[in-house]
Amino acid sequence: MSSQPTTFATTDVSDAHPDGQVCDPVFQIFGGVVAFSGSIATLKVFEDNTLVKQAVEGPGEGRVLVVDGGGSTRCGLVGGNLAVSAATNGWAGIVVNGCIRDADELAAQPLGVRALAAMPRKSRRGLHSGQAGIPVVFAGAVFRDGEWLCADRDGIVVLPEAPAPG
Ligand SMILES: O=C([O-])CC(=O)C(=O)O
Repeated sequence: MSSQPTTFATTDVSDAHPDGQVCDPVFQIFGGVVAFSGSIATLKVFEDNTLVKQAVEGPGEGRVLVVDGGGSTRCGLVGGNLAVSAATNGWAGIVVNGCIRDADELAAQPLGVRALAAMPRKSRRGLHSGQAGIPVVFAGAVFRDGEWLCADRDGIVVLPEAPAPG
């Protein structure tokens, strides 16, 4: 990636956009990048990370992959290999309503990651159970494909579109 992404403070974004969505503070910070933002790409899955793998192996174009894993804490939907793919393919970050694994490997990647927790058990593959691009609802927010998300140490804010620079 040649251009440096603009960084935003979620507090400033929230102050400037009082109608914006602010996620409930249920996420832990993983990944080697704490503050990230980008256009949202959604996935809805349940204990099967086939679609997550497929998404991160495609072009990220600075987007944030928002994975509604149904809040399951029984397995990790994103691990070290998927994090490497996501970072390599230009994803800015991944937000998981569920768990990750390989936390140390995620911390070594230039990628933002939020998830409910870390969990060693792997997920399944190939159940053909997920959906891409549909609105997903968790942490008190609705995440829609093409809307905009920013995250930092304070939390996660979602707006219909990226704020004007400056
Ligand atoms: O492959 C998986 O299912 C998740 C994982 O452990 C990785 O990404 O390395």
